[in-house]
Amino acid sequence: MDRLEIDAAELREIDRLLDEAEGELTDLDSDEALQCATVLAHRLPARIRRCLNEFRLERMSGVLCISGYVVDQERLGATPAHWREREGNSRAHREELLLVLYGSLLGDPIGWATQQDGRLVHDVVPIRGHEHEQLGSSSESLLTWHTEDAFHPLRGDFLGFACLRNPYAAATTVGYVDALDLPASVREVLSGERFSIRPDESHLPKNNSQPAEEAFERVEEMQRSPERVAVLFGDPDRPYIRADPYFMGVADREAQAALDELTKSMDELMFDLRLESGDFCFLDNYRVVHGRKPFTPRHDGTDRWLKRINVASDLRKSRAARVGRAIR
Ligand SMILES: O=C(O)CCC(=O)C(=O)O
Ligand SMILES: [Fe+2]
Repeated sequence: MDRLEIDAAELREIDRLLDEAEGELTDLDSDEALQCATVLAHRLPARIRRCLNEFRLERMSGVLCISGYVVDQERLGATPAHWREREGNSRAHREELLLVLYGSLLGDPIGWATQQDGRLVHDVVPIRGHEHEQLGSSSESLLTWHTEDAFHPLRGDFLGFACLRNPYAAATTVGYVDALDLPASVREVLSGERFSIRPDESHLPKNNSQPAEEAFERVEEMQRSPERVAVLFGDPDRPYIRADPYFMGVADREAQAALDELTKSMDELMFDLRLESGDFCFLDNYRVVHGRKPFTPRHDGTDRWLKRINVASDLRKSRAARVGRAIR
């Protein structure tokens, strides 16, 4: 993985930019805010811009952690018990902004009409009752490795996390597709359209407050009859990955054996990433998979708290499926 440690002068530059941006970008869910963010991002410190650009161009490992930002814990107050628990702007609006600014250098941040009520920036916090789900809000069970929103053809190219706090050092897990050493015959099977990936539960009406009906119907359709897709795709010598074994089906026994082999190999490769307060971590959603190890939530306002965004490299692909920046 790659790490960029911001220095004191860069931190001052970022703080000044955020002071200004806070006034301009009051509602991050508006289209205007995103137009503005793209331009403001050009004023981030040069070293950070160069680094994110290299990351975007796949000249880095596929995991980039920008650390050194200082989170004002007092301003934040208690970790919310649920992502829904929020009136107006988040108390971490400044960190949301910075996440969007960084993300804007990789592409265009997008949201889902069917996830967290269509918000652009998500909260990842442990939610009571979700302990054993396969959701970002789970805690006590392993969140198995996956490509983010693997079921969707318009899933983000990059995924970004801003860690506000992680007092018990819960571990995100990450694995590189480049590090897989699978026999050619297995790779070939994985490259065929012999797999299906069902939507994860974060896109279901029960995990949203105001179901945007048409959008949920589309997700339901993907649930009922998922299309057949390949797990490995792109350059056969250095393929991209699209997988979420927990939610996958297969066309035949050979495909099952290949998927089992991939799962086993990736399980062995996964490594821990214990995000710390002030870490802004970007994952290449085509080249790495991620998950999270179990942890014990406290539910007392001091729990781990991440902000999350999805970033698309090419908005044109989602034109027919978008209203503003939300894919429906
Ligand atoms: O909590 C984490 O470290 C990762 C959870 C996750 O997979 C996600 O939010 O997409
Ligand atoms: Fe995820």
